[in-house]
Amino acid sequence: MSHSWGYDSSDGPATWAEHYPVANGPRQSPVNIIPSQTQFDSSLKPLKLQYDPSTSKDIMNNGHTFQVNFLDESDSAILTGGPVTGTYRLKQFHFHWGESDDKGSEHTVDGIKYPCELHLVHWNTKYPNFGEAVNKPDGLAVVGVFLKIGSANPRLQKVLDSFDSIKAKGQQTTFLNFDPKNLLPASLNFWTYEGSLTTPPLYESVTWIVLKDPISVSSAQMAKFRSLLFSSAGEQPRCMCNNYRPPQPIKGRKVRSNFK
Ligand SMILES: NS(=O)(=O)c1c(F)c(F)c(S(=O)(=O)CCO)c(N[C@H]2CCc3ccccc32)c1F
Ligand SMILES: [Zn+2]
Repeated sequence: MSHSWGYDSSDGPATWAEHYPVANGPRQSPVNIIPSQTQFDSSLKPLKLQYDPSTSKDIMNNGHTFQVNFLDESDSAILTGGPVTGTYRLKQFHFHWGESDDKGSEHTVDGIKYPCELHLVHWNTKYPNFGEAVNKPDGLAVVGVFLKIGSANPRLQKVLDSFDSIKAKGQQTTFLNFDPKNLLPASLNFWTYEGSLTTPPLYESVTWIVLKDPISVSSAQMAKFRSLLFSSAGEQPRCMCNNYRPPQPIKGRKVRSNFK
């Protein structure tokens, strides 16, 4: 039975090392990206994301964030190129956000926090399934996209419209024909480094691919994210927000970029 964890002072990131000692490991995520200290790597290939929208399945509140799950029995939503070799399949995407617009992202850039960060979680098809890949050093590739306060983003609307059906922990609803490519910025310029899951079990199995350019979200749309609950129906309602881990020590790792 895995130990319960959260984002409060009693069960949040500062306590995770008690049950997940890898929390103090050599390749933990997220990190603060300092562009002046990143290294342009001309050998990095362009990032290729090919998502068949018919593979989206459902959207659920898992008590930590909400996630959109994808069918991953075939190569219909895949990541290739960039820093990875081989083919990685999209498993799910989820977000992290703050209680106010001045914080919420997990990665930071020159110490700047964005109000929200999207993560698209992919697993390496050299392994038979996600469960086998999740704890291997080359098991996962997660694409991170920053959200910046600006004009309302119409491409988030279908996600936001589902929130009334997944308000509480454990609730889920069908979520068909959603193309996650619509949540990406025009440019796929990225930073990449070797890291970990940012939630328990914190496995050091993630090749992080953090896009440089943010997508927009309005303050009103961010308020809707905060209408979700960490708590189950019938429990004392607890606002789902501040579900982000702060940056972890870089411990000598190089962050590379595919752009100058
Ligand atoms: N920021 S992140 O990309 O490291 C990351 C999360 F932040 C996060 F919250 C989740 S989760 O599934 O919503 C809850 C904890 O597993 C996952 N989910 C992954 C990790 C474990 C697991 C097991 C089954 C399905 C998805 C996942 C995740 F990869
Ligand atoms: Zn995440």
